[in-house]
Amino acid sequence: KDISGGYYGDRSISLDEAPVDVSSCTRALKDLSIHPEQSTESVFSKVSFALHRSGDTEACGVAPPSVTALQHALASLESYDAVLNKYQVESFLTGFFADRLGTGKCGPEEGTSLFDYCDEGPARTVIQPDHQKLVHVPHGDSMSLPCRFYTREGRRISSLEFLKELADLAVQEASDCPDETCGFAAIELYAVPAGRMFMFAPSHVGEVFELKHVKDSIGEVITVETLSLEPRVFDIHNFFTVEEADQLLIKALGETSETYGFHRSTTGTSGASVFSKRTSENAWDTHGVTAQKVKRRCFSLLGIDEYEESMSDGLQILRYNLTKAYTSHYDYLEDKANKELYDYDSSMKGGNRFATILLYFSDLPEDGGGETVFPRAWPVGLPVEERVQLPEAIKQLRASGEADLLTPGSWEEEMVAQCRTRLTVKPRKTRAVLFYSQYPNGTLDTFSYHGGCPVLKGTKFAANLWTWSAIRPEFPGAPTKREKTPEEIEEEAAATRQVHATFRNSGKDPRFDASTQVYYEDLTFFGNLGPNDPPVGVNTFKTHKWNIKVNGKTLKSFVITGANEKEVFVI
Ligand SMILES: O=C(O)CCC(=O)C(=O)O
Ligand SMILES: [Fe+2]
Repeated sequence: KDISGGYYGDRSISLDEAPVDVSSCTRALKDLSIHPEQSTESVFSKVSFALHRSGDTEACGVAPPSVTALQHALASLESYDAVLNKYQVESFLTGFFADRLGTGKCGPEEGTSLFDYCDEGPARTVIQPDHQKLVHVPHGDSMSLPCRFYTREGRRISSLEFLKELADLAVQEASDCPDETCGFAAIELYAVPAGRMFMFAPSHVGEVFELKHVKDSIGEVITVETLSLEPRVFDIHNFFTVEEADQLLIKALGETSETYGFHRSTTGTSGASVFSKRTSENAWDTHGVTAQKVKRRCFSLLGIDEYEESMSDGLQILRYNLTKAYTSHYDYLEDKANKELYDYDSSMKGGNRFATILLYFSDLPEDGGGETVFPRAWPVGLPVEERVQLPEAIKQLRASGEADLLTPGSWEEEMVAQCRTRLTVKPRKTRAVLFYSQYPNGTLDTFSYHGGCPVLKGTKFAANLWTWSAIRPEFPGAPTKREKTPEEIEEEAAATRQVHATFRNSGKDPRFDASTQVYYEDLTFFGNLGPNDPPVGVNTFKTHKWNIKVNGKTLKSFVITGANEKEVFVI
């Protein structure tokens, strides 16, 4: 009997009734709540799997319900009698779906299978930090790399128990359904090839994703609302608090180091340089308590279940004073002279920035500018005949007098005209926005072109987190175009080598009295450093910043240079 009612095509269910020896997989069956004697009672006898390729709104294949098929697949695993870890679960699911869907479903092209989709081959597979942990799947005479599987909201299927929960939920939803049409219980899963990143797959503007699973959220459920499909831009609701905004801002404003404090922004890859069309300033917050919390939340939101310091830039705090702006650009980097060691080709096995999360820290007046503009897209819902072209927009702007503080004919003036006619996101304190710079297959998305509009009233504060699709440059394990030379390996090791730092009070400077204390960054107390206290020793890393405080006020800061394995700082 075809209980799918033909909805999933003419594939009828043929339950393989051959007895299955399940003695090797009792634990897995337990996690799925399948009792071998009463398998027809299992929720998996009612629920099908609809599999999507990453980023696709339509399923590429449907596996109809079959407990026997599940049992067969589990029994063929090499006897695991413990709880499967997430890599084992993914290996199992890849084999299970490839087998259930067969050739012609969910492959990268016609006549291929899910195996060919999940394993793109050595030339196209990004080596991620956990690559060694992947559990290869038997595939004919050879082995394939597994996909990772996600819910529509980006929660990774990391245990069989979670799969069971999803099955229960799907059956519940189907039975709650008021009429016949919506009928069949299905688990929608999104398969992501080994080495690639999960991305939300919206089908229409306004579509909302509820992210109940995001770790360390602010109490309310985080929701992701689709603002535009091309480029893919999303509002993130309930992402951060006023308090977090203030903490980040106060820390950035109080930062005195040249590297981390506010300074004129630069652009480019190596030896970044000042750029006449990025007039704003920025500060960096890599290890602050709030910055770490927010960065981790960003990863969780993006579907990355294990935080990875090497896969994002620090949190970059942005300040745009009056008239300041950042001309439209891509957040991904181009190795224009093709002279770098790092492999920026994210469509193959290299890496690049793939997602940007922008946090807005200020409310700007209605005509105060400072929007984030996506000049290749028009406002959503605006009828084609109402689109205003640039020359007309400039005329209107000049007539309004609202950009009189900008030089006529300047790039800033032209940008304001663009900002008033193209797709924009308006700054608002606690607003957060996500957009992607890559497609799910790693190719670059040129629609992601965007900029920070000139500020016409007040000051705009914001922050961004650029997240990479692979380990970013200068971190160990980053994808490179060729083998590294021994000198390069040494340089890289030095950049991340642990440094033993000692702080000592010479007693010569009377300001450093008995209340002197050593802090890591601003908030982490390490030890007392009065004239009579013993030296404070710590293990730390290059670029880490240590503060010497007296009565809570920072009187001196030391940044670890990494030049030597041991560094001594005397006050
Ligand atoms: O300030 C903005 O709205 C955009 C900033 C931006 O594009 C960036 O920092 O990459
Ligand atoms: Fe940007």
